[in-house]
Amino acid sequence: MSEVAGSGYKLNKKVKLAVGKAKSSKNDFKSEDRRRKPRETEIEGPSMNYKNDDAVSPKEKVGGKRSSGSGVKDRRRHLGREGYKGKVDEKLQPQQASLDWKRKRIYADRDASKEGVLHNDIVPSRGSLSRGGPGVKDRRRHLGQEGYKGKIDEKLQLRQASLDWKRKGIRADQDVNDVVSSRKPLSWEGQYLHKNDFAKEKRNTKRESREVEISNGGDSSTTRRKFHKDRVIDGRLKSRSVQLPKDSDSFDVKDSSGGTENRKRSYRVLDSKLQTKGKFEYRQVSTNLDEGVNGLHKKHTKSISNSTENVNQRQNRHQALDKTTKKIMRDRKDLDNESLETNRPRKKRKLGIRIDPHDISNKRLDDGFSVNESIVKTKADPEEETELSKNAQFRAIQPSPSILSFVEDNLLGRRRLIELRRAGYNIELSTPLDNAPFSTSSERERIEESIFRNKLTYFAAAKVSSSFPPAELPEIAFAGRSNVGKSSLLNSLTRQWGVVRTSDKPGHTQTINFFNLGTKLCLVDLPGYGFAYAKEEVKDAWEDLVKEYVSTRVGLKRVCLLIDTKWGMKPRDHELINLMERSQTKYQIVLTKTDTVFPLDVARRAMQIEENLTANKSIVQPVMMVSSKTGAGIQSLRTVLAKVARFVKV
Ligand SMILES: Nc1nc2c(ncn2[C@@H]2O[C@H](COP(=O)(O)OP(=O)(O)OP(=O)(O)O)[C@@H](O)[C@H]2O)c(=O)[nH]1
Ligand SMILES: [Mg+2]
Repeated sequence: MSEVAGSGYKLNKKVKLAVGKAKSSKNDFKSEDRRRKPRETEIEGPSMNYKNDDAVSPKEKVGGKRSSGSGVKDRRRHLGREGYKGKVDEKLQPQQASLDWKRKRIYADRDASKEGVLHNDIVPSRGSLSRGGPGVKDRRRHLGQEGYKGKIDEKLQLRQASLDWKRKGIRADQDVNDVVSSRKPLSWEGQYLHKNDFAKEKRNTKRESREVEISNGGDSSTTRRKFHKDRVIDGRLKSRSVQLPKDSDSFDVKDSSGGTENRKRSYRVLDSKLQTKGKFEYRQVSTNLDEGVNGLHKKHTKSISNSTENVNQRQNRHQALDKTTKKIMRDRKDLDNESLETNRPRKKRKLGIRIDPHDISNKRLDDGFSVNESIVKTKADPEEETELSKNAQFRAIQPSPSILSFVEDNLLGRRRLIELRRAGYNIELSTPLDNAPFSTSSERERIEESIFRNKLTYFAAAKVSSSFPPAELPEIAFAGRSNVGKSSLLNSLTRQWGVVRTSDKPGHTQTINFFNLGTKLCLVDLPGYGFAYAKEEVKDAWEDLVKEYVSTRVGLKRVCLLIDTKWGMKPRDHELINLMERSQTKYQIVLTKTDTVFPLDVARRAMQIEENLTANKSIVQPVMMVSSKTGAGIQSLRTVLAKVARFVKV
C-alpha cells in the first residue's frame, strides 16, 4: 500500500508542479481530501495510519510551507471518523509535531518532548500551547473519542505533572521530579480534579463504570480498578491509562512506559453497573512517575487491600507527606521572603556602640568612647536649628481674641462639611461659605456690596509699563507669589468664574491684566513672582513690571498682597512690601487658601504677619483671610474693598 501511496503522491506532486503548485506536501492531500474524494492511491484503509505512510519520505512529509503541515484539526477530525489505531513512527513523529509546534511559535530546534509534544496523537490546542502542553480539554476530547491505544511519552507525563504542580503553586524553578517524588503518595481527594477536570461531567452526567481486573504482564500481580465506561478516572495520570472498548470484556494494551518495553497488560471487565454522580469518587494515586505504570498499579493494589499493615503504611506515608509538604511550604516562604528582601533596600546598620547623645556622664567620655559625629553635626547645624525653631516659633504664637473670633465667625480654616452644614450653609454649592453656586447674574445680585454685582470685563493687558492703559478708574491690584490664588480671588469676589483664567501651574498669568468692574472700579491681576514654570529672565521681567506698576501707577488705590496661609511670607514678599513702603502705596495682606490649614494655624499666621508688620506705615490693617474654594472670608474682603471704591474721588 505504501508504495502505491508513494507513487500516487509523487504523481500528484508532478501534476501540481505542472499547474504551478510546486510546494505541496504530503499534508496537502489531507486538506485536499476535504474538497475532493480521496483516491485509492493516496489513502487506503479506514484509518490514516502514519506508519503505513512509509512511502512518503519524511522530508516530503514534514517539508513545505508551514501551512502545509498536518493540522491539528485535520488529524483530530480524522481520528474522530476512523479511529486511530496505528503505531506512530518514532522518528517521523517528533519532526511532524515540531512543525506543528513551530506553527504555534514553538521552535523546532527545541526538544519537542520538553515542549509537551506527544508521540501520539494528542495534539494540544492553541490555548494549551501557551502552557507548554496539552490542555485538559484536548485530553478530554481525545479520550472521548473511541479507539485510543497509543503510547504516551514519559517525558510528557513529567511535563504535564509539573504543569499541574505549577498550577497548584509549585515554583517553576523547582525540580518537578524532586517535588513529585517528595510528595508521594498524593491524595487528591477529588479536590483538584473534581474542580477542574470532572466538575462538568459530575454535574451533568450519570456515569457508567466498570470494575476491571488488570494483570500485569511481567509479574503475576493483578489489580482491580474502577473505570468509567468512557474514561479512566484515576486522576491526572489518566492519559497513561487506557480507554475501555465499549463492547468487549477484555483487551490488551501494550505499554512501554515505566521503563518496561512493550509490556502487555490484560484488562478484564468484571462488573458493569450504573454509578450516579453522587457516588463519584477519586482514588489515591501515586505521583512517583519514576515508578511508572507498574508503580502506579502496585500502589493502587495496596490502596484497595484492607489489611491493617497497609493502613499503617499509608498513615506513615501521609505523615511523611505532611512533613515534606510543610517543609516545601516553609522553604518556599523563606525563598519568597528572601526575594522580597533582596528587592527592598536594606536598612543600614549602624556599626559601633550607640551612645545616648544626651548622656554626657564622665564615665563614658572618660572611657574613650567618641560621641557619634553625625549627632554632633546636627546639633551644630545652625540652619536646621533655625528651621526647627521657626516651626516651633509658629506653634508658640498666641493669636489675639479678635483674630480668633474672626476665624470662627467666617468658618475659616479646614472644616468638615458637617460642621458647615450645622452652621446653616448649603454644602451643595461650589463655594458654600459665600453661598455662591454659579456665576449667574441672579447670584451676583445677592452680593451685599453693590459694586461687586457689576459685570467683570477684561479690557487691557500689559507686558511692559508703556502699554499700561490710562488710569480712569480707581484700581485695586492683586499681587503675590505665583500660584497663590490671585486670579481665583478675582473670580471669587465677583462670583464670575471663567472671566479671569486660573491654573494650578505656577506662572499662568504673565501680563498685567486689567478688568473693569462696571464703571466704578478696576481690578488688576498681576503676574506672580517666585517659583514659576518660566525662564529666569522672563520671571525677572515680570517682577520688574510688577514693581514698576505698584510703585508708579497713579490710579492704584490698594494692593492686595496675597500670602499663602500655609507657607507664610517669603523674602520676595518682603521685597515688594519694602518697595511699597518706599513708594507709599497702600497695601493690605490677604491670606489665601485658608481651607488648607487648621483654623488655629490661620489665626496664628494672621497674628504672625500682623506682629511682623506693625512698624510699617503703608499697610492697611487688618490682615484679611479668605478661601476662594469655600468662599470663607470673601464677603468680608468685599466689604473692605468696597470702601476703597466708595471713598475714592474719580
Ligand atoms: N484649596 C484652595 N485652592 C485654591 C484657592 N485659591 C486658588 N486655589 C488654587 O490654586 C491654584 C492657583 O490659582 P491661581 O488663581 O491661578 O493662582 P495665581 O496666583 O493667579 O497664579 P499665577 O497666575 O501663576 O501667578 C489653582 O489651582 C486654584 O484652584 C483656595 O482658596 N483654596
Ligand atoms: Mg493668575
